Amino acid sequence: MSAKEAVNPGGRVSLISLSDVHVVHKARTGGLFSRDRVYALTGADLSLEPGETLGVVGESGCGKSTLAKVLVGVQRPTAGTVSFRGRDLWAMKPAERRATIGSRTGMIFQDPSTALNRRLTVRQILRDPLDVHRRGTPAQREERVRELMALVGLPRVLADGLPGQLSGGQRQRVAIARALALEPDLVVADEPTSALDVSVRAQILNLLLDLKERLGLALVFVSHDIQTVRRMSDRVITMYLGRIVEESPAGEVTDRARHPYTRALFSATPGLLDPIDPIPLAGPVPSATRPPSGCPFRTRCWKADHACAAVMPDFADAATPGHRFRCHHPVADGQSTRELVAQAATLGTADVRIATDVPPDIPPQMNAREP
Ligand SMILES: Nc1ncnc2c1ncn2[C@@H]1O[C@H](COP(=O)(O)OP(=O)(O)OP(=O)(O)O)[C@@H](O)[C@H]1O
Repeated sequence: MSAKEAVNPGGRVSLISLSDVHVVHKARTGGLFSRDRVYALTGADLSLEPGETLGVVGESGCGKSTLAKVLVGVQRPTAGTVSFRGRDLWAMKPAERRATIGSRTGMIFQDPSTALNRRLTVRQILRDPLDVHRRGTPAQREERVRELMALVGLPRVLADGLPGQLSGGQRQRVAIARALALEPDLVVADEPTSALDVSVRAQILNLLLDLKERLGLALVFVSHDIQTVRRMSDRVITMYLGRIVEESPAGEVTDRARHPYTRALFSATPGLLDPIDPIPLAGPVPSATRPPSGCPFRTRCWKADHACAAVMPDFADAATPGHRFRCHHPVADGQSTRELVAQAATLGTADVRIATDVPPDIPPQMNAREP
């Protein structure tokens, strides 16, 4: 996608768009950097429209948090372009970038106990971004703190409390209020409920949905939990080993997904109305320091063959507009997950059917910027 394509098909400029974005880290072993590279994000193309909720699913280490950090401008890509309202974020002067991304985006992290400064009161935590960005007079900032507390349902008496004196749910409400302090266009929530008690998770999710509607926010919602993501989102992307492998309207991400990995993820979701066995994935789990050639999922995929080892497929369109996937052998439209469980159990691991001497087509050449 070129910078021009930061304009969406409706002719409006996307809120944020990524074009062939890569993030490569130096690998660390026991706290020390090694010569290896970690391919955390590879060739990400994505755009987000104002007011839209985008869900991001995938298992641990697939690059969800890296993508989230790229979207809020705290992670500089090793290569590729990030455009905010059509302007290349990393071509801006640092002060302009900070002003743009720092005030137009907010981020909510997984664990509010570590994300909030334990020595500051709720009032100080919420005032901090207003002070840094010099928003209004001191009296207006105090008023804004009161507004923010009301917005997220925190009683005023907690203003002088420290994070350690609050419950987990209250702490996450403070983190949400802080993310909203500067009236951002985009909020990225990275596993915002996974550190919370089950009893308060639904309250926080409902609060996020409510705030998104009331404030017209774009929301990026990152989670392992495909069912929750489906409920929260308009559109969902599935990531595997640093790659976006499927993008679909939220209603199609479960049993209408076309990528075998998305279906495997769905089959492993606990609490389905009609429980199924998970699709068995018996092959080796590849490492982000040595991604396999071709499709990164091919070592565990029951459908993979030599074509999958040779080349990463381009995106293909599914029947529903906005649904696309990268797979040489997609799941047939309408095929049930139950059928796939049986198919995978019969075919076994793809690894034994693929020659292992195919040369890798990644790592990509990351000459643009060293990590
Ligand atoms: N600063 C870093 N230095 C080195 N490697 C990193 C760094 N940050 C992330 N990684 C690696 O990049 C890959 C992607 O990490 P990321 O945190 O984005 O995954 P994730 O999908 O969010 O995982 P989780 O669900 O466990 O949070 C992983 O292999 C991770 O170990």
